[in-house]
Amino acid sequence: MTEYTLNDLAQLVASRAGTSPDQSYTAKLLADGPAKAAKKLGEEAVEAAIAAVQGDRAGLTAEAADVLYHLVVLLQAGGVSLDAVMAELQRRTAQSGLAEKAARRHT
Ligand SMILES: N=c1c2ncn([C@@H]3O[C@H](COP(=O)(O)OP(=O)(O)OP(=O)(O)O)[C@@H](O)[C@H]3O)c2ncn1[C@@H]1O[C@H](COP(=O)(O)O)[C@@H](O)[C@H]1O
Repeated sequence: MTEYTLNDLAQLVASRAGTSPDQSYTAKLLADGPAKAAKKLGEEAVEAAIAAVQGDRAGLTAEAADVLYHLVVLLQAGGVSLDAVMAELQRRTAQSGLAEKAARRHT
């Protein structure tokens, strides 16, 4: 199992903020503002979905990596920490997804 984590990626992305867009794709995305990163995330998500439906495992692996990278960039652009997202996911472990969905339907 790889030792590389999303936290490592988030730190790398954060380290690129404010650096030269000529030297770094991440810096360029961040300099372009959240709308560009959001557009890229949407595109990569669609490509990942298509690869999954086609049974293209190599494609899904590559597109999923693009999705995670662009999501981490969007979090950086939006001022939300990966830790906050993980805390939200941890909070959700207290309830099953089906139970949460059912509770929402009755409110
Ligand atoms: N993980 C990634 C990563 N995944 C995908 N990408 C880039 O995301 C882009 C994917 O978009 P497309 O396939 O649509 O390519 P494109 O047509 O060139 O994109 P656009 O011109 O539309 O922006 C490509 O340019 C990829 O290189 C990434 N760029 C950077 N990283 C990580 O960030 C680190 C720092 O990179 P720099 O910021 O460039 O120094 C790298 O060492 C990697 O670890």
